[in-house]
This record gives sequence, C-alpha cells and structure tokens, in this order.
Amino acid sequence: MIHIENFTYQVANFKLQNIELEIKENEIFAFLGKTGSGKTMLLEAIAGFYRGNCGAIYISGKDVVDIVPEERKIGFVYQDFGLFPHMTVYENIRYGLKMHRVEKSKMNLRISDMAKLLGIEHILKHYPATLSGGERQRTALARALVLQPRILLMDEPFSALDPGTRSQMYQLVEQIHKTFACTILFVTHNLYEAERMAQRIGIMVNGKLKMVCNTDKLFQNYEDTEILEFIGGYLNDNGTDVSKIERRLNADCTRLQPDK
Ligand SMILES: Nc1ncnc2c1ncn2[C@@H]1O[C@H](COP(=O)(O)OP(=O)(O)OP(=O)(O)O)[C@@H](O)[C@H]1O
Repeated sequence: MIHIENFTYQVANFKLQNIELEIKENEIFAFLGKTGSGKTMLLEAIAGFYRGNCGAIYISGKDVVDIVPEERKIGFVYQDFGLFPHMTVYENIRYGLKMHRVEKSKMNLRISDMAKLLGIEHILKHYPATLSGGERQRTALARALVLQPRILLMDEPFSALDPGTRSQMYQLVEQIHKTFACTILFVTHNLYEAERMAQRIGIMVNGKLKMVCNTDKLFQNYEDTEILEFIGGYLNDNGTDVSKIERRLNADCTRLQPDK
C-alpha cells in the first residue's frame, strides 16, 4: 500500500534519514519515539507536505512525488485536531468536499452519514470552541473520512483525551478501520496504546526509523541502547518493572537501520 524507499528530507538542523518502510493494505501501524525524533515530519511527508531531498514514496505502486496532498486520497487528523474555529462542525466537515467540488446533494448525504456514524449529529451547528475533546476529535475524524481516504494519518490522536474518552475513541477507530477498510498510520507516545491499536510499530530515533516489529514483540526488544533508553524510560515513568521485561530478549524484529 505504502512503500517508502530511502526517503531523506532535511529542514534546518533536522534530517529524516534514509527511511525504508513497507505498509500493508488495511494495516494499522504506530510510530513511536521521543519528542523531536521526526514522527510528525514522516507522517507529513507521506501526506505530501514535503518533497524530500532523495528517495521516493509510493502509494499503491505509484510514485507520489508530484501528487499534491489533496489528490493523495489521504486523511490527516492533527494532534490538536486542527478544526477551523470560525466554522461550525458541519462547515468543518463540508470544507474538503467543497474544495473537491462535490455536488451539493451528494455532499449533504455524505455529511449526514458521517455525522451519524461518528455520533455528532446533535452538534453539527456548534463551533469548535464549545466542544469537548472527544467531540472535537470525532469532528476531525469526520472531516478526514468524509473524503473517503484510502489512508488515514493521525498525529497523536488520543493524547488530549481523558482515559474514558480515549477508550471510546480506540473502539471508534477500530470501527472506522473495519467500515472504511482504510490503512491507518498514527503517532503516539503511549506504548500501551500502540500495543492496543496497531499490528506493527516503528520506533523513530533522531530522524531514523530504527526498528519495525510486530506489536506483540514491542516489550521484548532491548538489544539497541537507544531503543532501550526510549522504551525503558517510558516503562519506568509508568511504574512498570523493567527488569522483568529485560529478561525477555531477542525478539524477531526487523532491524532496518542498525547502528553504524
Ligand atoms: N519547519 C521546520 N523548520 C525547522 N525545524 C523543524 C520544522 N519542522 C520540524 N522541525 C524540527 O524537526 C524535528 C522533528 O520534528 P517532529 O515534529 O517531526 O518531531 P516528533 O517526533 O513528531 O515530536 P513530538 O513527539 O514532540 O511531536 C524537531 O526538532 C523539530 O523542531
């Protein structure tokens, strides 16, 4: 579905370096990594916001370098949801459809179907400032999904939500994944969230995609010191006994960019 080949992009002092990644159709994939490791930049590169200095990104076998973001059939849900504050929920959802010049009757039908699916029919006339975090996220998802994307990218989609709402959103995203049969890539700082939602995870360190593995191997991989530092630090912060996990070594992960 998505094939990233030796993709490199430098902005100021930061460099996404030689990214190699293959995402399967219909997969849910999570990017993990410390703050500033390049997760958002990589998502944005897939969305088409950066051309890159070398390498290529293929979607369904096609090199997308000259395809602008709006034509990539990719939905993007931002960390802060990125809703237009001066537009109602309805207008926010309608925005992309208008840009794509979708016919009015079709547009209304799609918006009402999407609002029903996401449980936001009752707030269509409300403005973002009056919404709860969960409602904002549902609106952001509706705005992305109404364009029927093949790929849904989400940047820390659950981080601003309380634990109860977060759990509801996990279920909603799972339902969306089933209903739309889309491929989902998301960024998270939460290892348990990655384990819960994704089939595979990739760990970013300083602009490199250091490791990709199946999610069930996430807590077993401690060979690389930078990965150990990231995962161990996280587990310690969350009160987990790291020493127990450290005993389970040698997972069959794909090491994409070993230390040089
Ligand atoms: N337009 C830009 N100009 C200069 N530096 C940038 C730009 N965009 C991103 N960066 C830098 O690139 C690095 C990677 O940023 P990115 O947002 O991808 O990190 P991240 O892993 O998503 O972090 P976080 O988890 O905190 O969101 C950061 O050091 C950031 O300051």
